[in-house]
Amino acid sequence: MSRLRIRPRPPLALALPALLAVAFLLLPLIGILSRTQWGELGTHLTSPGVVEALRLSLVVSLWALGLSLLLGVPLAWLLARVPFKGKALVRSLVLLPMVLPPTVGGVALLLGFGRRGLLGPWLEGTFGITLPFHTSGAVVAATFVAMPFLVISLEGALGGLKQSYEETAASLGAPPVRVFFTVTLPMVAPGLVAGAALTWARALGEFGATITFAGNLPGTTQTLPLQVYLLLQDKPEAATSVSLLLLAIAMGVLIALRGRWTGTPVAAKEAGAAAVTEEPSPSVPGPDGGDGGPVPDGEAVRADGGDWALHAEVTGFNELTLDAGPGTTIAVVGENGAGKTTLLRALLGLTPRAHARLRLGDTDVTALPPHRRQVAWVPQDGALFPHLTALANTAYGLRARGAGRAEARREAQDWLDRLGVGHLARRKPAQLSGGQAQRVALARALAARPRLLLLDEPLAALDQTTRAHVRHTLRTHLAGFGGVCLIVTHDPVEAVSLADRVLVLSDGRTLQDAAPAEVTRRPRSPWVARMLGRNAWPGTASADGMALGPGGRLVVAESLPEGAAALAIIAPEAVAVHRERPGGSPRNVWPGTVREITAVGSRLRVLVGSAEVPDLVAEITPEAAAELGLADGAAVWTSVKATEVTLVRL
Ligand SMILES: Nc1ncnc2c1ncn2[C@@H]1O[C@H](COP(=O)(O)OP(=O)(O)OP(=O)(O)O)[C@@H](O)[C@H]1O
Repeated sequence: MSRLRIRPRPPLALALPALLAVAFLLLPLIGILSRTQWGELGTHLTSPGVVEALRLSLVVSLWALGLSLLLGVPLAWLLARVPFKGKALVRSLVLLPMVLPPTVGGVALLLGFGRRGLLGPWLEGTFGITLPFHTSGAVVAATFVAMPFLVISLEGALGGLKQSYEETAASLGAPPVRVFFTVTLPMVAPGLVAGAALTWARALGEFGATITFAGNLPGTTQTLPLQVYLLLQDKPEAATSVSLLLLAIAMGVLIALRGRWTGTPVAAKEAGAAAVTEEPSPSVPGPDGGDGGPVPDGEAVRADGGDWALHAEVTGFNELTLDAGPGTTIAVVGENGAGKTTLLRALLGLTPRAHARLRLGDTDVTALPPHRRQVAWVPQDGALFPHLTALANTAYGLRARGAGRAEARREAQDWLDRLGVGHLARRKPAQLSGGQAQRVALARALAARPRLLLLDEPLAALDQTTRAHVRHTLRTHLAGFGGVCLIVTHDPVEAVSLADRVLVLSDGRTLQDAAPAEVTRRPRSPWVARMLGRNAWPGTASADGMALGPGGRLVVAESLPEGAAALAIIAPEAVAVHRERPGGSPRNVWPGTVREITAVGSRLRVLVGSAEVPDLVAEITPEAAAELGLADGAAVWTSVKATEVTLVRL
């Protein structure tokens, strides 16, 4: 294959002015370089006046940076996170010093903080502080013009940060300030560092506002840029040398940042994580049944050493009441927009769109903020904190609830071991496969000792093979969980194989809330029929298929380790109905009686009872039903090809 790269030629009408623009920007810089007296550079830069100005510039710019961080970080957070009236106005105010002529900024500062300004007399009378002609005045001027760089940069980084990280941290028990310092800040660190560097560079180069507001006193307010201005009149060669120094610093900052001013590299990290090849962990039983590692099947997991029943009355977008005993796993299903995520967020106390009166065990947690509810949440992407190792991620909830460092780490390691990912404890999330990350996310949620566990499509991101593995692990560990677990899913197999109950939502309301088998047999809507309208037979894997729980055999093309508990999933469309015993290929053939015929959309669902196997639902066209002369009580034969049966290991 040709690897020739075709480079389009830019049109001359655009290329020419663009080149002119580059030359326009470059020429003054070349001017500085060409006029610098390199032999005198050392002498110029070490003259007492320049050294003093440099010292002052560093003091002023670092103070300005400190003040900008102190005030600008919370301001950026407010702008990025809190909805309030007049936000656009505040943002314009922040940006104003960037577009305002600095001398005008200096005049404004004089009128605000000067001796005869609004606040000046009070500052002088109360604290004895006079800003003009004082180094603190130079700091104020530099902060005024430089802080916007920090605020804009950090607001951009915060805006790009998915809120699920912070929300997950809260669900693990961390109060807002802890979340800010342990999750938000480290994750926006690149944006913060970029903003801080630009702020510092801008403060270092500040001239107009400083000279107008703070004056030009050598040793007190005369910073390097002011020195350059003065030197230009007396010693132009020295001015060139100092300009070169400032130019080098500015270039250094820009090269160090290289386009990192806005946006967080977090997204890139996540892309890296997604690119990790999915591979079954050696610690999870493979399809051949080989148990490669330390997943302790059937081990009881008591998340909080107690049993927590759930009672929830949800109002708002969701209108429903939910009651569940300790240890119940409920699959929450429904069409897109049915309100599944909103329900979970309401239970967490994270959305104003729905309100949940929530009781867990004997405790009413309705009035508690998310971090005190002991409701752990695993969002769809797992939301593992990318800057922490798997171990530190898992220890996060324990630390947030006050456990000591060593104790939290020990317990976290224990949880990771239980979920079969103990050997990955030192890895960062970007170095985990999707399946491994999901298990770490689950370990982290369980380690936080929740009384209610919310899993939002926990297996959606996984490929089919890994999905089966993680489903198996999940089921094993949910079996010992003493609270209620809600799993949002779009996958019928997941709903049927993981849950004790299926909660079907439609427009935020409960359409059906019943055992999977019941929902499967009697779907209350075409959508539920499509979603869960499958036959699910429990049994034990045998050499050529499955021995069914209530008796009977099923021949299956795929095989599981002999003796494994499994669920056979048969799509109703795959069930053929005959009046006479069929010959030919299908090896699963049973006699039965039509119990019920219901219309689902344009098709008919035929429930066939049999003495040999559990009830079977077939889906056929009305034409076929008419041809067969089907009616309640009719004697029929059903058949299913071995290749049409999916075995799900339990
Ligand atoms: N912040 C919001 N503001 C306004 N409406 C919203 C907001 N979030 C969700 N909605 C709306 O609320 C309804 C329920 O949304 P929700 O995310 O709970 O659905 P879902 O069942 O989780 O859907 P999906 O399967 O697509 O994830 C949808 O109609 C959606 O458009």
